[in-house]
Amino acid sequence: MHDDCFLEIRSANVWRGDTLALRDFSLQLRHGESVAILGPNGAGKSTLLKLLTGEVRPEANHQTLCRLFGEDLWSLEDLRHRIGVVMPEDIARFHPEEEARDVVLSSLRGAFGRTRDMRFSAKDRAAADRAIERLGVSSLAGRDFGTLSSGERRRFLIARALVHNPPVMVLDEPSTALDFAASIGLTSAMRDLISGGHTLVLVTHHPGEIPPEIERVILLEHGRIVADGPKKKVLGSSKLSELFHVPLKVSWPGGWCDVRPA
Ligand SMILES: Nc1ncnc2c1ncn2[C@@H]1O[C@H](COP(=O)(O)OP(=O)(O)OP(=O)(O)O)[C@@H](O)[C@H]1O
Repeated sequence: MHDDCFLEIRSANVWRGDTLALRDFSLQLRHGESVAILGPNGAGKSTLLKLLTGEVRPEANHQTLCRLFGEDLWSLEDLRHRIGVVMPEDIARFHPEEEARDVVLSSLRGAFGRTRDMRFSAKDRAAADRAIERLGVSSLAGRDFGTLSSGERRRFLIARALVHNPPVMVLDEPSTALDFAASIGLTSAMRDLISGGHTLVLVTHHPGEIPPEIERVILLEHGRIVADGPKKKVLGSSKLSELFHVPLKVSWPGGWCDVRPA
């Protein structure tokens, strides 16, 4: 076992319905080493994240190992405090009339929304308000969730994941539906998280939004890792052109990845 890993997978097959979404899959993710994961639609990125959050399990097999935070078995409650997750489908899990602040507060009870019997201490409220403030949406906290724009809702979901102050944050395509200003805000929030000591696992279709602080990039295709290493090596023009079947040219202005048609 590797003490510095929060995820250790060896020889895992993961099925989603009839699809073998991850094949003979092995990966280690270490504390303090943020990563970006890219790959075409259907490559298995979200499945990998669901493995990381305990939502899916690999096929039982004597060669297979799947450990989170050094444990083969874990409780979802325990994982919630260790991994903050923002998945695109979470937006639909809240009632449109849920107060935006309660979207964040209910995370402290592991719930998608507040029920009448949920009580929160001043400490809970302060934690929620801090997370909301970090995402710059304090002035919207009293609004109904359903009246917010998609970008604003996304920020509340990120605040929700942050409220436990977990060491690891998992973001699945976080910039979807964000306008230019909101995605700049998101990038700076990601950079703050990394510099504040969080480990980020970022799934994205946009190499341009990988913060310079992320060094390691993993490419997936058909449920397998096809490249894993330093970003400038992995995100090379020929490798990306091959993966996405279009001629692409990659450059690195100021440490950011810029991808254009070749
Ligand atoms: N609930 C499900 N039932 C059946 N098949 C599924 C299910 N979820 C995912 N799959 C299949 O598993 C494969 C991997 O899906 P996954 O969502 O992990 O891909 P992805 O890389 O995240 O894709 P995208 O970039 O489109 O979000 C795909 O072929 C998908 O159709």
